[in-house]
Amino acid sequence: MSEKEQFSRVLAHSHYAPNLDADSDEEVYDPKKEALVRSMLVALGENPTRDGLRRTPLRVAKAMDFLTSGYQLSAEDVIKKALFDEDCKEMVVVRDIEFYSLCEHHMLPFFGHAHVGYLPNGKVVGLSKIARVVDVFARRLQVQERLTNQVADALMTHLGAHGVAVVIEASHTCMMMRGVQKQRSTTVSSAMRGAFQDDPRTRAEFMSFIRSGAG
Ligand SMILES: Nc1nc2c(ncn2[C@@H]2O[C@H](COP(=O)(O)OP(=O)(O)OP(=O)(O)O)[C@@H](O)[C@H]2O)c(=O)[nH]1
Ligand SMILES: [Zn+2]
Repeated sequence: MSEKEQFSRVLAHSHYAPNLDADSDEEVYDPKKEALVRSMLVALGENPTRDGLRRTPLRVAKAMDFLTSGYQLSAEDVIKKALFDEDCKEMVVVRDIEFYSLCEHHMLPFFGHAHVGYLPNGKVVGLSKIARVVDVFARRLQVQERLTNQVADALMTHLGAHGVAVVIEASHTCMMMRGVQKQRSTTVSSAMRGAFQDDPRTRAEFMSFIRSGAG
């Protein structure tokens, strides 16, 4: 394989792929998406050939690919990479996992924190994988409630846990920058599975951890 082919392969997995066609001086990343962005700029009354906007279609295409990269990933693959046998039965909570997502109604960002707890059943998962699972589902077009449920269901299914709890607190820029224009409202959603759904004390313990910390 030539050096150029090898380099292309590496860059195919990156979001910063330059055009390797030596005959063209204009970098092209994804012609279809770039054409759509260019049309949008024209429809907005802008001039896509002016200096500041010349590379904007390419930048937007790359940004949108990154912000929706969760479609290419599977929570199962993420979790299975770091599942360890461990005789631990006590609650594990990862709090304040920051995330950025896009609301599917306006394609505007919503962002905030996810708090995730689970009750192990002979297996624990690598802690970073819990945050990665949040990103797998956040980097898609979403509604907050579905994001919350998807994280809970994926962990419940692939961890074989006694229970999973997910609470997400988020600000929606579609409610802040436009529309109703409420800057300070936040939305809280939750998904309780297994023992967290069945046992009010388990749920209360989780809620106390995410409210005040364990220490
Ligand atoms: N349940 C839920 N609603 C959301 C989420 N993100 C955005 N929305 C809402 O989706 C709704 C879409 O309502 P529409 O009336 O079709 O759209 P709109 O005219 O832009 O609504 P306004 O935002 O009220 O101006 C709005 O009420 C948004 O606040 C989310 O994650 N969950
Ligand atoms: Zn919205």
